[in-house]
Amino acid sequence: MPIIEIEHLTKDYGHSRGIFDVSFSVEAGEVYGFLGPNGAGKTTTIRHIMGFSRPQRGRTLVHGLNSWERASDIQRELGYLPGEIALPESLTGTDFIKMMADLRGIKDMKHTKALINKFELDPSGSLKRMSLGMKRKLAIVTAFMHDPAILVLDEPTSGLDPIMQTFFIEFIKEEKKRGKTILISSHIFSEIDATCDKISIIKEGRLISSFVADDLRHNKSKTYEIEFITEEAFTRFGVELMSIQQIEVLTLTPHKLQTTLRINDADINSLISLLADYEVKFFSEIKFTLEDYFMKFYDRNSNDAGGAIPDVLHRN
Ligand SMILES: Nc1ncnc2c1ncn2[C@@H]1O[C@H](COP(=O)(O)OP(=O)(O)OP(=O)(O)O)[C@@H](O)[C@H]1O
Repeated sequence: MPIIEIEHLTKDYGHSRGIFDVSFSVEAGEVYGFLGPNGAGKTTTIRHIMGFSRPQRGRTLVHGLNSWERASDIQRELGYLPGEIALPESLTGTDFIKMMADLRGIKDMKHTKALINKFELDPSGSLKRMSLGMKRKLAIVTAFMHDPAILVLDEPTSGLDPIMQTFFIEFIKEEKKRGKTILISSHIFSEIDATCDKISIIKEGRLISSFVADDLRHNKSKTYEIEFITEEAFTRFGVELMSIQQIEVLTLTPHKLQTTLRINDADINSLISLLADYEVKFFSEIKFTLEDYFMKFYDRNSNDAGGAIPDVLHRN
């Protein structure tokens, strides 16, 4: 049974804002990336998972429990890192940690102290004067302090400096190894790419793609760029290509003597033997990244809704 299930979740705020018929599920031990730009609907979806918001249609389940009906059980069990952190400014960080420990019934503070050290947090100061990064670290500590099996992290690295962002990615990998189930919302490709097993992309409140991250990383067809030394070689190659069905020509740029091609891994030897008869300046793979894939959906000039790489798609 999936640990987190989102089924046809809809919350219509009017004027096309909100989320519409969103469905995906997170299995035990998975790190699941929820990727979308500002205003796409990530926080709205997460607030429903946490039971803070009542769906207009559809439902969310955590461990089979309906989030809205069992909100307090879910909020007690999960580790939750909100996208926007509102902390009581009259307290110090230490007071806040103590308050959260009391709320969660934590007696042994060993794990909390280890997290404070890990994230190099000095919680002694007043929350009013803490920087955004310090507040984010404090929120991370309180999300993980009860060592929850399930974590829901909304834009977890926003406000952290690049070194801390990298550190956080390593921390998530360690938590995954410890068997945690983690949902991360983000608009940062690198952190989703570095941590997630599965990814859903949300655009304007609608899920537009859900896929296994490795299918994108190890796509069976690859794109190569080749530059020839002479015009004669470039032209002859262009003509010869027309008779080879396995190779898809993406671009031919005569003034640069360059071409880009897409070919299945299984057919790569035929391309290499073909090139042996030509004087080539360079031959290199153009890596297809999560960002490239994502941008296909967001390129306003493109009618191609990501369809060029059909074999990476696995809709839920
Ligand atoms: N309570 C609300 N009332 C009206 N509109 C809302 C409300 N909450 C969210 N929205 C709208 O719903 C859409 C989705 O917002 P949401 O905060 O879920 O996006 P997001 O993907 O989390 O973006 P961000 O990365 O900026 O946090 C936005 O257009 C937002 O303005």
